[in-house]
This record gives sequence, C-alpha cells and structure tokens, in this order.
Amino acid sequence: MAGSDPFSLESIRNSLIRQEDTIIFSLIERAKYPLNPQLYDSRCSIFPGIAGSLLENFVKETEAIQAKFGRYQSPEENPFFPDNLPDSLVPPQSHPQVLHPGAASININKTIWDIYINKLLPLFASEGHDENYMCISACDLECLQALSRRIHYGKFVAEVKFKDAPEEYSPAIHAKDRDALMKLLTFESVEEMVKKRVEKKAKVFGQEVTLNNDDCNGKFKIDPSVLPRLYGEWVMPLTKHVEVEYLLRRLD
Ligand SMILES: C=C(O[C@@H]1C=C(C(=O)O)C=C[C@H]1O)C(=O)O
Repeated sequence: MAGSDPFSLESIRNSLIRQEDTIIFSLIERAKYPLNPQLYDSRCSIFPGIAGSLLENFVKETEAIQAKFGRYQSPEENPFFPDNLPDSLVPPQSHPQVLHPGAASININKTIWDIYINKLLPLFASEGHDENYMCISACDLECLQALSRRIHYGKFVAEVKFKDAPEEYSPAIHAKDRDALMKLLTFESVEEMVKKRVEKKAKVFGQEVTLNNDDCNGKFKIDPSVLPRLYGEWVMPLTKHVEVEYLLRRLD
C-alpha cells in the first residue's frame, strides 16, 4: 500500500497472511501424491550410489544451487542444511538491515523438518507409494521452505514489537524471562483468527471448480481441518519460539 510503513506490525501481519496462501497451495500440491515413506527413510537406499534419505539428498543439492544464486543472502531465508553451503556467485544484494545481527544464529529448521515429515505429512498424504520421487521431493521442498520462511518470520515480528514498546520488553530481556516475553508477545485473539482463516482458505483454495456446479460435496483437495491444527499446534508456537529467541538476543 502506497505510503504505509513497510515495517509496521500491520504490514508484517499482512505478509504472514499472504504466506498462508503459499503454504496452503504448496500443501495442496503435495496432497496430489501418496506418502511414499521410503523417500524419507535414511536406511532405505532407493537409488544405488545415493546413501541416506532421498529427500535429504535432494534438499541438500537444491540448497547448494540456491545458495550460489544468493537465496540465503536474504534474512528471510534459512537453509535446512547450513553446513558447507557454497559461496554465492551473485554480488551481495541490498536487503534492508532491519534485524539485530543475533538473528542470524536462529535456525530451527531441524525441528520444522521433523514435524513436517513425522507429524504433518501423515495427516494429509494418503497411504501408499507411486514412486514419483522427484515430483514429490520438489513439492516437499516447497512446503518446507514456505513453513520455514513463515516460522522464521517471527524474527521480524519480534523486532517490530520490540521497537513499538522497548520499555515493556527490555526488563524481561535483561532478566532472560522467557515466560514473561511469551506473554508480552502473544495475542490470543489474533491466533484464533489465524486458525479460522487458514481453515476457510483451505476450503476455498481446495474446492473443485467447475463452470456449472459449485457444490463440492464436502470434498476438498486437502482436509481443511488439518490447517487450524498445523497452525495451532506447530506454526504459531514455533513462530513465537523464534520471537522469544530473537528478543533474548535483541540487547546483546
Ligand atoms: C505473529 C504474531 O505473534 C504471535 C504469533 C502469532 C502467529 O504466529 O500467527 C499470532 C499472534 C501472536 O500471538 C502476531 O502478533 O501477529
């Protein structure tokens, strides 16, 4: 919006709202395929010469290419496999420096990976396998990156909340009081709205669209009830965890 502050709580929340669309569309794409559990099994070598989980290999190699083209120069992006990433081939991009430098040390992608594969996928992917490994890996990476971006966006949320009320946050930061920080940054009414909205979006985005019949017979491309659960149990608690971690470093 012209004239609006790009770094206000409102604009940060608008970005989170837009990221909901990305997450839901990426889950709808993944839901086209069955689970294919061997893709995630580190003991199951699907192709000779590729040891470990195929998805892990795929993500590591893809992140290496994306690192070369500057993806991780952006403070919004966090790699799943940060060790030994190649240097960027592109010159440094001018990303606005809004975050405290301590933000760079916060990366909870291991937790996000584990939840995505072990808890979330079984909630919406049908059982079975079709060996469509590369298409599925590409979908998984989209989902993982969208979730990771959203959850690590907590760094920006925390920065704007701190800037808006440093006198409220500073004592809890000095005291390293995680519970007090969690209380300060939590808005339960916002969280309730988020859960309702993502369920509605899953219904709208996941309906069958035809020219003459809008009745979807209760059938959706992804079960809409998965979305409030994903957000209520994992996405919002992890975003708040990132917010607390960021705030604890904010005055270093
Ligand atoms: C992100 C925010 O902080 C907290 C986390 C929320 C979320 O992850 O969606 C929502 C409300 C807050 O409890 C916010 O205030 O918008």
